[in-house]
Amino acid sequence: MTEVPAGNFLAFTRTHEWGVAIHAKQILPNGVTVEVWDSGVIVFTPLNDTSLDLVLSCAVHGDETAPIEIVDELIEAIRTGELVPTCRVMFLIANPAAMNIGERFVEENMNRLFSGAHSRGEGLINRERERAKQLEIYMDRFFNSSRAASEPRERIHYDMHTAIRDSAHEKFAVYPFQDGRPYSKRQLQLLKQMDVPVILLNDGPTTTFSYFSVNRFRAHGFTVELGKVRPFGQNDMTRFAKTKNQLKRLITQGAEVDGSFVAGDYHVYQVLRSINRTQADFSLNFPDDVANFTSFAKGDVLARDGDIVYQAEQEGESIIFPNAKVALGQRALLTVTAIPADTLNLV
Ligand SMILES: O=C(O)CCC(=O)N[C@@H](CCC(=O)O)C(=O)O
Ligand SMILES: [Zn+2]
Repeated sequence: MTEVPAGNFLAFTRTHEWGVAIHAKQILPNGVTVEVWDSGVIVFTPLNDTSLDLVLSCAVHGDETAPIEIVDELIEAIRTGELVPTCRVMFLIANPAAMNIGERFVEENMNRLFSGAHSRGEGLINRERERAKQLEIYMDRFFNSSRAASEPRERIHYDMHTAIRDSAHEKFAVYPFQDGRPYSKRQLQLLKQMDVPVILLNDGPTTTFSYFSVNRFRAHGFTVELGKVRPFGQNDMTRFAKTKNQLKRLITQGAEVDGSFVAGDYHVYQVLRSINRTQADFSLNFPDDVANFTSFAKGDVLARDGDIVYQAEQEGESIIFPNAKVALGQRALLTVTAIPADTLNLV
């Protein structure tokens, strides 16, 4: 077993941008075990832990820097003993090569490569696919380690992102498709404590990282959008104070919720339509500065895909994640509608 690399873990990760063959282990003076399984993959195991297994991932998209800064701070705070985890926690810095060039991805959008999508499509091999496959292996190793498998444990995965556009709700979470299983009040409360009281319910299986956690491991997995894409150094980190405090609390105290669930505390949206780009000639019918969650009137033209014209089908239909530059066949736009939280199937 090699030594855990000294110095800042994010810097080590950036130096080995497509991964490194390593299995390093170290025990901190406070008894916490640190293991490095790869560049960007670090696992902390306390001596005595709560029954929580927590995964915090960032940089699935390399230019979404605020979550990377948060993860960097948390990792170093644990390594110096400033934060003492009481749960098993794995941090993943998913796409360091894209981070190094300040781009969403190098060759292919990594957040469309999970649940085995990395290995589908004849002849399609690239390093993002290889990395996504490796990340799946690390998730499996983490959630199915002998310790994790020995007792019932709560699994939480926050895959942290930032959005390309401004947003009427600065922070929001995508609750992946649950295939008929109920949504969790406790998880909504934990998200709200993290300053994320806005939830977008996805309506079907996807190839995102968070859906992979939900579907493969029955984890409480979420894509968590924390504001807007900005280069390193340009994030106003004061806007993430509540989010960081809650993550620190999760790490040091476990998944405690304050008080009881109040449906009116949440803004919930459900997906109406996922509009894919199928033609080179694809355009959005609104400017780049139109924010996520902007609503349209019934009949407004939202997008054109070759000869197909997409119009708002309902009054107040709102747009999320519009991106006309996605690869052919991929999602270029979601439309959503608000629903009351107390209409959800909640446990
Ligand atoms: O702002 C945008 O257009 C994209 C922000 C982003 O990366 N969002 C994720 C959402 C994943 C999900 O639906 O769970 C993505 O598009 O991969
Ligand atoms: Zn993203």
